[in-house]
Amino acid sequence: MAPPEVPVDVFTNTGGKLSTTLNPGYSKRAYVTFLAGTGDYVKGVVGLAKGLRKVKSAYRLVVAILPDVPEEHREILRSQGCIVHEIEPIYPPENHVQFAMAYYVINYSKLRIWNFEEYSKMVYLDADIQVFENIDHLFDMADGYFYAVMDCFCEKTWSHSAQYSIGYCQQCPEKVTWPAEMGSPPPLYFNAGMFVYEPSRLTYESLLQTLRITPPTPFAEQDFLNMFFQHKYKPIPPIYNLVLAMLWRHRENIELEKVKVVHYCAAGSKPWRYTGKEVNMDREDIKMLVAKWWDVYNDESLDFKAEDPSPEGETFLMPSIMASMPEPEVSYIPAPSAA
Ligand SMILES: O=c1ccn([C@@H]2O[C@H](COP(=O)(O)OP(=O)(O)O[C@H]3O[C@H](CO)[C@H](O)[C@H](O)[C@H]3O)[C@@H](O)[C@H]2O)c(=O)[nH]1
Ligand SMILES: O[C@H]1[C@H](O)[C@@H](O)[C@H](O)[C@@H](O)[C@H]1O
Ligand SMILES: [Mn+2]
Repeated sequence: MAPPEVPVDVFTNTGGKLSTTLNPGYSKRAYVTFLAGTGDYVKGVVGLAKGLRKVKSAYRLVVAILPDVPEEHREILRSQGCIVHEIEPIYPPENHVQFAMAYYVINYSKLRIWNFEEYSKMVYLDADIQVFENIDHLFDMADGYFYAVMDCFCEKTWSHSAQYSIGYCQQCPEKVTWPAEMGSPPPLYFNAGMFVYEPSRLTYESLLQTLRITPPTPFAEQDFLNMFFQHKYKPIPPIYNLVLAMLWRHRENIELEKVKVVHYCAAGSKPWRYTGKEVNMDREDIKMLVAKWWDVYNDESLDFKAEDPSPEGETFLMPSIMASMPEPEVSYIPAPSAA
């Protein structure tokens, strides 16, 4: 007997709900974060998983973990309803590592998430991010672009850059204008702690190939992704990734009550390490945001329960056809602990 006829549009990835329902394997969505080391970033991931649950996100949280994450931490993540997905580390070519800030080198491994082809679209979130309002609508944005929030160049972490040395920031480009003798102003630059992207084997291979011939720079994969996606990048409003320094550098660009996603990236702001002693950390807005993170983290009603309604995809978990493929070789040196 001939197989039943399948409507052609079922196989068209519209990125929309309809095709997800009809054919989850062809249009699956999920959030994804990254975890390395034996340290306390696992708390960030737990907080994030609970935060996504609190805002009733329809999608799962995948955690791309490096091999050095202890089993105990993996178990905590699974018990919080996360999908734990081990990845191999990626390092820039040997002899070049010293040009990236040591702390950030490990982040090149994030590039592996382009290989998560069982998902058609993903929203990446750093473990030091919290989601305070539902952002599922980000998955509905048009395919074919890389969406992220524009960064700020005003903090000391930027002191290596030409932007910082002349006091230029893309958040207020008219305050200190880019001098003509320095050529055209740098292209828009995003913070890579949050972005919307489409996993793709082709893109993944191109990323890894390009990385082989790209000398590392201070912000590691963030600089690299900015370069790679320069022409695909579409800025989205800062409410989708509030880089905390914006609060004291560009307060006029931020409507705090509208902020949906907070990125605790400023020095001293990681909620699980917060002491309030570092510069700017005694601000009332910072204290409020840190307290809000703890409210979510400590809320036992947000712990995952097996009987919870399944977020999309849970019952349709399709193994990636790529899962058995070997990873292309890019790791040249052994992984140090990231913690
Ligand atoms: O010991 C560690 C260190 C980092 N991470 C993971 O790596 C992410 C990035 O580290 P941070 O959040 O501490 O760094 P920043 O927010 O200051 O870094 C920013 O710049 C980096 C440049 O490499 C990355 O692009 C990062 O996503 C971006 O938010 C963490 O959120 C977490 O997901 C760990 O799991 N363990
Ligand atoms: O681009 C940088 C980088 O992501 C830093 O790690 C973060 O702390 C800064 O706020 C940001 O401007
Ligand atoms: Mn971060």
